Amino acid sequence: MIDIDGLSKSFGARTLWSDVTFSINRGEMLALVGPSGSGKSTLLNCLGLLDAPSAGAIRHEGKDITRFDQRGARRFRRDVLGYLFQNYALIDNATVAANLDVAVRPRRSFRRDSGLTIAQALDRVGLAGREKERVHQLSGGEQQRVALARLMVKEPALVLADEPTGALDHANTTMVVDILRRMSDAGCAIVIATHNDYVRDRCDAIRAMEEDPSRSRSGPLRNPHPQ
Ligand SMILES: Nc1ncnc2c1ncn2[C@@H]1O[C@H](COP(=O)(O)OP(=O)(O)OP(=O)(O)O)[C@@H](O)[C@H]1O
Repeated sequence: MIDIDGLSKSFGARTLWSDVTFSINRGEMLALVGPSGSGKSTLLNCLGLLDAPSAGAIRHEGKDITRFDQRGARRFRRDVLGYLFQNYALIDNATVAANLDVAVRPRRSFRRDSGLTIAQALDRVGLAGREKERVHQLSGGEQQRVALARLMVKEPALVLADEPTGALDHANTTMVVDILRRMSDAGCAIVIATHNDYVRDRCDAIRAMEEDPSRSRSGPLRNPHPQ
């Protein structure tokens, strides 16, 4: 699905990470772990073409996505990617339904059958019938579930999740991970930057980012006990 090859990121004289090499496969949930400041978000941003690496390549279907022009990058975000963030990234003033309406189904969805409707997606996240409510009136856990429902409607082939459970209690964390797990079992590739041990342990593979690049591991560790 995605091959990261010899990727480095520097800010001036400071090297954040270097020679990062690993792959993310379809149907795999990969945890990016490491201390605060080790560059997990920066790596996710490079995968999402929101930031550029200093060296190396990120290949998708054989093409180095870091070399895409603006149009190619826009198409990649539209057709392949889905995002999930700690702050939900919803339109606060709009209704639940309006937030899901903006999820245009990409051409390269991980499923072949027709995707879920908005009502079906809301039902799957335990928010059936809540279409008309405004997002700012929902709790944090409910807002993250709206963001998940949006992903379920879009069905992207690759989901980049940056601390998606950072602001949630355990019950909501479990729900978010259960849903991501189901998307991954259906063929979606998922990368989750997380400090949460429970989330990490539900992933198939773990990639440890370390502040000193000379100690950085060159491939993901397999998770011996995915739950
Ligand atoms: N544009 C930039 N210019 C300079 N330094 C930057 C820039 N973007 C990020 N950094 C630095 O890179 C480091 C890594 O940040 P990043 O947010 O990727 O870490 P993280 O592992 O995700 O941290 P956390 O777990 O706290 O979210 C930080 O020290 C940050 O200040």
